Amino acid sequence: MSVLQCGRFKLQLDRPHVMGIVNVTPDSFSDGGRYDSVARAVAHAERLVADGADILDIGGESTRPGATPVSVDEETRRVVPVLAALQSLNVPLSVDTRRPAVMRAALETGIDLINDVAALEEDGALALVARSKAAVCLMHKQGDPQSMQREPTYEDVCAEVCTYLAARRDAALASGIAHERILLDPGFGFGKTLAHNTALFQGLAGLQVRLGCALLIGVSRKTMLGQLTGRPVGERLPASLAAALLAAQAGVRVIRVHDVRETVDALRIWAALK
Ligand SMILES: Nc1nc2ncc(COP(=O)(O)OP(=O)(O)O)nc2c(=O)[nH]1
Repeated sequence: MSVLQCGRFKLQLDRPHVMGIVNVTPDSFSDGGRYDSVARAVAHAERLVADGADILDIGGESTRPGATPVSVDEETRRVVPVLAALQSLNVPLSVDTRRPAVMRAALETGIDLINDVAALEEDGALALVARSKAAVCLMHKQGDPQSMQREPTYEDVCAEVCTYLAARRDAALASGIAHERILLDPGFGFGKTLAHNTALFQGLAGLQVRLGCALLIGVSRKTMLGQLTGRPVGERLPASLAAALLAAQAGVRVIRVHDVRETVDALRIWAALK
């Protein structure tokens, strides 16, 4: 795949794109509470764009392990004003939600991508997105945030994640979502042990070939990086950059990060010297 038809935008996927995270939540695992007002979220988003973000991903519900679900009304209240305020930035806007009602409200503001950690499994989600022009990211998870890290178990994590993502890709295609609007994501940390995450990461290139769709990944500041380095969540920038470069090397075309400026610089070096 060389193009992502992303709402108002057509992204040429001939290079890795940086998706900047804007968590409008009080409890996100690494930046909860920092951007939990419209003004602070908008200011942060504007800075991420100035730092080189290709896409902005606005989320109103933490999906970290153990997170408490947020009501649809509260999640909508958090993200819609921010999305509306960001329309003028002229950069692809994504909403990170699994709720069709939140998707609908976000689409009405004119967003360009639905980032759904539940891969449009909720009733009505597929048809809703199919009627839009937005791109979609379909992510794999095993279980739900409240319990997914209790005992994640697979026979063959790469094969099972690939099979699931292929099925969700086919469901999206069957609902009328064109191939050029689909991103797939193995869901690092969503019902996976370190061994599962490692196997999935090492299998990224093969996953992309087997699925025939561009991949999006999110490992920024995540627990797997802490397990490998012993660093607390606030000290995982070097590990996050290393993982972003390895993902780029594997052909991943959208990398979801908190630290946009540093990731953009690292990818510039990678592009120039690889
Ligand atoms: N497609 C996709 N979306 C995601 N959304 C949230 C998180 C969790 O990270 P973050 O948003 O930083 O934390 P929280 O869920 O606590 O807000 N990870 C992913 C991911 O890996 N892939």
